[in-house]
Amino acid sequence: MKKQNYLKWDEYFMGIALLSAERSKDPNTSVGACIVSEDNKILSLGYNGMPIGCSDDEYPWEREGDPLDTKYLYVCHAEMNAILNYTGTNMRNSKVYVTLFPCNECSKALIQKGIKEIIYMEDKYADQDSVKASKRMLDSAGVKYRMYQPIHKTITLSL
Ligand SMILES: Nc1nc(=O)n([C@H]2C[C@H](O)[C@@H](COP(=O)(O)O)O2)cc1CO
Ligand SMILES: [Zn+2]
Repeated sequence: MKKQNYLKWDEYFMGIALLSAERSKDPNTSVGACIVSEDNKILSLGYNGMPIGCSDDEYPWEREGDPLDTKYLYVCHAEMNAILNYTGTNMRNSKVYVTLFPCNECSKALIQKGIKEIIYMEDKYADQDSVKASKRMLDSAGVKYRMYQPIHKTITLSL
């Protein structure tokens, strides 16, 4: 009989999004994204980080203060990086597994790329306008979104 405790598709792709988030240098919120085709092939990965050439050590990671001295004007979101990291030509009808609900700017890009479903782990900024605007656009565009159902499985990786 086959092994029973294998990873289901949702667990596999969310697990990869979580592992990708481990690359983030953001001290407050690490985000990972995994874009998957209709037939369950991984198309691209991303995590939140500073643009290429903008040193993680020189740019700010602050959340408050003069906007120019906070991370927000500089950091690339995980979803945007996953889209930009894609080297193929067609992500229509794909899905994205993301550890945090996409903001309005990332949702615009996801919609324009033809992504049809968002599976998210956390929605901690649901009360912010960026997330409300995001959901409005996703609803209009017919993009489905659903929260990942955690199964509280722990995987230990020895690296
Ligand atoms: N969906 C998202 N994807 C992301 O990659 N981010 C990034 C931007 C920041 O680096 C961090 C949020 O920082 P904080 O406000 O929780 O300290 O997560 C944020 C969101 C929220 O919409
Ligand atoms: Zn975003």
